[in-house]
Amino acid sequence: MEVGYVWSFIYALITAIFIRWIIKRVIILVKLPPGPWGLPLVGYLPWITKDAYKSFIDIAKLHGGLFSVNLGSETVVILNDWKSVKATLIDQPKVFSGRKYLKLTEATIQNNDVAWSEGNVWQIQRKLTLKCLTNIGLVNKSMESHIVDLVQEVTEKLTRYNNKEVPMESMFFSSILQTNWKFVSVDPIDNNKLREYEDAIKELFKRFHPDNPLLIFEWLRFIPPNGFGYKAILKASQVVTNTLRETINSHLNEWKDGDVNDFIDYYIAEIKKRQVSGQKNEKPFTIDNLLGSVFDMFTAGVDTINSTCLWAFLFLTYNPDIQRKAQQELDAVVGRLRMPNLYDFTNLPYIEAIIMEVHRKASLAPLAVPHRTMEDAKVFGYTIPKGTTCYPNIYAIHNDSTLWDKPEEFNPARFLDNNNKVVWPSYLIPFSVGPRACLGKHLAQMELKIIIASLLHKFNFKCPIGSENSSFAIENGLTLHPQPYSLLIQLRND
Ligand code: HEM
Repeated sequence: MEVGYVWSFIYALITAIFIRWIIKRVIILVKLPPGPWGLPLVGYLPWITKDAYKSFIDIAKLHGGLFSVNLGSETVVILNDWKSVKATLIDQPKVFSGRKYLKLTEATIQNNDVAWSEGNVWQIQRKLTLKCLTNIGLVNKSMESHIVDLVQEVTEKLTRYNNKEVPMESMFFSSILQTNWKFVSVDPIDNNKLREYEDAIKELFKRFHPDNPLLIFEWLRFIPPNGFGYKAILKASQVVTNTLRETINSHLNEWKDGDVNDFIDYYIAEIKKRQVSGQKNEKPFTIDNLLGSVFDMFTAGVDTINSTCLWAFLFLTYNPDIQRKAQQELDAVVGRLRMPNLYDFTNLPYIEAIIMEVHRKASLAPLAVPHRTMEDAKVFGYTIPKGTTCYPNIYAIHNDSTLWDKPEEFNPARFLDNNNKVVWPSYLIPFSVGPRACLGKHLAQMELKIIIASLLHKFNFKCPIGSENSSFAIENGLTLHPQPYSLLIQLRND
């Protein structure tokens, strides 16, 4: 008899919890921005293509620029137009400054970096990382001269192919990686390690694309034999973190007060300052957070610039008139006797506009990095509950025909006014917007300006005979790459 009562009680309890859950879901669904229904457990996933950012554009046609959609069992909100991005990431910066929690990032870098941390720790670490980055521009060799070395190296590689086809895929990555290494550590990195490192970073970016089922159904990591790529992610991140930890340890072992030469030294100096003043070394003033910040520079900071360069030379090759006009501007402003530098950019509006158009057309990080609401948010009369994942659809905004004239065309002139001055519209957002916007934006722009201007100054880029009408296939990863391609390269006559 007593056992019967216990069972009745358990049933009643489970039913009550279930009903409460359903009521809560219905209330949330009624208050959330509208969206398609989908199916239990998988949500709307069966209708979402590999290019999720394109599927979201189709959903927006029916449900508007701000909509909710179930990805698996999670309800996420898509900010599919500029109005929605502005009303959230810009107008309510603190509320939308959270990050989606992923077991995957917890397992790789323990969310000790800038990109995946949240709240107070994130805010302080972001400021500290930016401060260290700014300071290293002032000590050791300046950032610009490191980038000039990078250009020199790429130029040598390209020159070997003069009047031949060059596989562009392998031209930039290792040189950019080495340049970022020089900012981070003055200790040289051995070539074998560099190659191992390059493979590991590429692996991480390939696996971290938003359509990877592992990012939606995180329990897949337990499925044999390799947890849907989970083991490969762990292995690759270990390769990166092991080398970084060794380098940080050698900086710690050789630490001398006042002898600050690179990013790692700067961060350690900040940690030591707190020790001297008797403060506890709480996050982010720890070696693990230093490791996290440096990890971001080699993951977020290398693949992005590599891909942007690949897109730039592809677009310029298939738009020869634009390439020629850019070279004419360079010849008039810089001349043929020296290479372009950052100071020239006050007089290189067309080249600057080309880089902006590359950012727009490539929309490298189409869904940015997923945000999370830190508290309940009101947007256009809807309620987005605390803890909701939100994706800004940068690709949709960059291809919105209500914002851009013929968005499908590659046309740098759209960024020049009647006085030939560059105008950056607020809705050109390759680095996203708000307090979470890309931390490396200035470094990225500096690298891209020098690389693109210098190589255009030095070479002609032509499409190989017979491939004039090729389409630009995209490879999905955390960022969008063009599929490997070759170009015909020619040294320009001086
Ligand atoms: C063309 C180059 C680049 C593009 C297009 C780009 C784009 C982006 C985007 C869209 C985000 C997500 C912002 C958001 O959550 O709303 C981001 C975040 C981030 N980027 Fe970049 N990025 C580039 C280069 C770099 C470089 C060179 C570095 C490092 C030196 C870097 C470091 C970061 C970091 C640390 C974050 C996370 C910021 C945070 O969560 O507070 N990025 N980037």
